[in-house]
Amino acid sequence: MTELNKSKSTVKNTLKSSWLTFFYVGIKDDVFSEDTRRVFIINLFTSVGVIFTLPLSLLSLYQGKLTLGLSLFSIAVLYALNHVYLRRTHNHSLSGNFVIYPLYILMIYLVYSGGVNGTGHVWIYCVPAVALFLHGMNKGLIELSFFTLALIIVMYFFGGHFEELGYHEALKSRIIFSFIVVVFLSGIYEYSISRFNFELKETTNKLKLVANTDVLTELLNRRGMLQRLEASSQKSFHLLLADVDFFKRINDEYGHDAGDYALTELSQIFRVSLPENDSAARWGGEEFLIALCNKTESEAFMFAEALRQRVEAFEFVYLDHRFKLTLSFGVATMNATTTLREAITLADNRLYQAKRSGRNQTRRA
Ligand SMILES: Nc1nc2c(ncn2[C@@H]2O[C@H](COP(=O)(O)OP(=O)(O)OP(=O)(O)O)[C@@H](O)[C@H]2O)c(=O)[nH]1
Repeated sequence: MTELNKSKSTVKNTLKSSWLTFFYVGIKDDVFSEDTRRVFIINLFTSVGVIFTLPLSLLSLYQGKLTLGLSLFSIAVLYALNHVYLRRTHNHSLSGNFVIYPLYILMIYLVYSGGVNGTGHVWIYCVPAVALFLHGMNKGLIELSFFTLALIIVMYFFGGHFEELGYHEALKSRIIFSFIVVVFLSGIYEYSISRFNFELKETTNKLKLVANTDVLTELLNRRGMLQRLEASSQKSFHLLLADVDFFKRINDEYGHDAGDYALTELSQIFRVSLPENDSAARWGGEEFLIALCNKTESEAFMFAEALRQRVEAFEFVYLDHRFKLTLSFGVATMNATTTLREAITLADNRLYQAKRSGRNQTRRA
């Protein structure tokens, strides 16, 4: 890439990132979530609102239309403040109210006053989409019903300019009907989008679950465990790496299905033995990783020993086969000085030592 192309692409990237930072008010994670989408749309709407209302307010003030000018100016200021508020708090529900309620009032005022040369009513068609997006189907439709009622009252009882400007009598009813059509279409659109988003979220959650779960034991798999540990807010936890001793013999003597059954039973023993908030994963074939937090190093060791003895005492019964199993454990601690990867390697080394020293035992530092 030439120097010119490089600097062009840097400028383009900088512009794009400042544009996104502005509209996402600095939110960088999870930009596809419904909440972040709302923040984005509110901000976009308020920015466009300022761009339109500020010049129009200045024009109206210049033309001596004091009330209209001041109303538009207040909206522009409110929208600008809304951006600052949203940037500081990311609170889109309150911020959304700052957008929609002034918008209702402004639209009713425009229809009531006629706006510039009786054109005020042409702006009302932006209301349904914004109301439904910000407040959802139910609340949005209720508010739009009240808004339509207010429109009817204002046009039929206070909209004197319709007659003064010589509009045809049919215009009022056409405005109401066309507004209702836009509400209807926006409602269908909002419904299908939220339905689609719901399905997408459900499918994504299912896929995440499948991707992070072991099919046989239904414990976390290696990927799921690593993700959980990496995302954990805990600064320190103890890792217990367990491997079934001579597992090959179970497969060879009783068949692969008996081996599968043994792995499932073992997982169940882990599940019921684990304290709440701690996790167990199937780390590989007959290898399991348990992560314990809120325990001292010797408590973690004792937990591994207790689990080992529990498995040793357990009788596995599959069809007419009865057999026993033992586990070897390697224990290591992840903390400020030892990273997760290092702790896993240490646990693995200690598990290897446990195997070399005769199996059915727990090794720690
Ligand atoms: N039934 C069944 N067997 C599995 C599964 N995953 C791995 N294995 C078996 O686990 C056995 C592991 O054997 P080895 O690695 O030799 O270890 P081991 O027999 O447990 O001996 P040590 O670990 O040295 O005590 C292999 O026979 C694999 O086929 C599984 O999902 N189901």
